[in-house]
Amino acid sequence: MTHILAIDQGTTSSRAIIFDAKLTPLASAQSEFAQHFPASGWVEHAASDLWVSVAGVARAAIEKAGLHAGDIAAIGITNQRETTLIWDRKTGQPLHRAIVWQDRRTAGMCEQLRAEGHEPMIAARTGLLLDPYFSGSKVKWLLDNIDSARDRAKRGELAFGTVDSWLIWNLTGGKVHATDATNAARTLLFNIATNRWDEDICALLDIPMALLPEVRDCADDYGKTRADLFGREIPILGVAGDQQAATVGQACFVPGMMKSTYGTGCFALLNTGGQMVPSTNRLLTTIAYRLGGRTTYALEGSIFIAGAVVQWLRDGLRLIRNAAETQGLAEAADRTQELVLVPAFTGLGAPYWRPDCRGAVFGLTRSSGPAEFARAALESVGFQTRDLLEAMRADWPDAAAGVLRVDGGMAASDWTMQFLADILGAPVDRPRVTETTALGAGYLAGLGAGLCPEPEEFARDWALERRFEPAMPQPEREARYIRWKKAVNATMGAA
Ligand SMILES: Nc1ncnc2c1ncn2[C@@H]1O[C@H](COP(=O)(O)OP(=O)(O)O)[C@@H](O)[C@H]1O
Ligand SMILES: O=P(O)(O)OC[C@H](O)CO
Repeated sequence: MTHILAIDQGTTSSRAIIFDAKLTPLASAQSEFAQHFPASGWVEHAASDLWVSVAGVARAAIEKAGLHAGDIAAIGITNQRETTLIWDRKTGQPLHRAIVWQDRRTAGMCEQLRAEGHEPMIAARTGLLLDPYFSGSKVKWLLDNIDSARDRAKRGELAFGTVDSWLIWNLTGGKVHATDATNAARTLLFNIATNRWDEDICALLDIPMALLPEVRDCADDYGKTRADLFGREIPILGVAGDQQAATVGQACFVPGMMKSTYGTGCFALLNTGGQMVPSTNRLLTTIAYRLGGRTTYALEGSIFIAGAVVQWLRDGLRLIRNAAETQGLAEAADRTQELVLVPAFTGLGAPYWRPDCRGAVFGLTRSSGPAEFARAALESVGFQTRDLLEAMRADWPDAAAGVLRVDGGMAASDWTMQFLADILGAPVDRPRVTETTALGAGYLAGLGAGLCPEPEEFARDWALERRFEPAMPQPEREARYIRWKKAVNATMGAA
């Protein structure tokens, strides 16, 4: 039993990776599932799709690695965060499709709670803001909109969970209803200072506490899988939300270390150690990981559109056939043009939190073409990261000197990573293993199984593939950033 199965349940696909005890990836499988958009701004996943795709890729990865369940010492789970499910404890049937983190249906509810003055109390306890992004308002919406759901919840007949809990429930055949501290920290219902569900917030949202899962450490006992699923029971020993798992996979264990993951969106987490740093710049205070009952906190900046802007060039504008083509286009762009693209397609996330904004392009000329659009799209990811870094530096001066560790699909873009280093004025480090989310989940499970070393030793094995050093002259860096800020202000003004 020397292998680990990492399950990464993401927004657009489910992945499973088999690692050996040294955390070398051996085999993987991936499966996409349907996105449901029942109304403007609404995003749902069928709960059964999430579970069935995970069970499928897990089996496929074990088989591809030429292994049997008996070879797997532990399972680690990492997942899209905040996405909300409620199911019947007796039948295991979901009451509704999962409401996805991107879903904006509860914007009005959040606005009303803010108008009633509840945000300071909620922010102080949860580290979050009153935004539809988080699970709390989604749970309330489900209880408000499904017949007799609240009464049934009060009677203890129903269970709420983020995706990790839903998968644990199904993997264990309904024996375990649990979540980990990082996922709990994204619900808006969890007090991150006391590490307990918050009775006052639950009462405010009229959410019966009987719905809530038990909160455990990131490396902990989450029960065993049903024997019939993989041919034998396998213990589940690691769980973390995907951005927190990436923080672990990037070995950001020391306060001041920071990672940024560039997938569909971009999520930057700065380790602040045992210190729960409140943000005065509209970042989130969250749990980076909880090990051995000890909580390590982080400041987080969440950007909703990063790699998705490249998808827009491909699918919306049809300027490219694949993401990698942006590199050649950006290199060929006319440097005298000053196109600025603000990709607020679904509003702006941190540090602006303006769900009402929509995208804008500034500086168009007659000769602006695909190359200039591609360059502006890639640059927008750098500028947005700079916004986050500025906010982090203001909230926590220890962040100033940092190197940024990057991962996610878009980190493959050399041009984007060089621009990122240029506009941040800080080095950007790309590791050899860029599947850091699954690596983090695999490590947590391996830690739980006693297969993997303590964090300090794991951190020593983190290997650099390439460092991008800032090369842009300081006056140009500042002039370009000022132009970006003006573009964002104009975009917000137009909303
Ligand atoms: N070479 C590249 N240049 C620019 N963007 C890229 C490149 N390769 C992938 N991407 C972008 O990265 C994203 C995919 O990253 P991934 O980590 O798989 O995302 P997710 O987990 O959110 O689905 C896509 O949005 C894609 O446009
Ligand atoms: O599934 P991803 O990689 O898009 O990540 C989603 C985040 O966890 C949302 O907070």
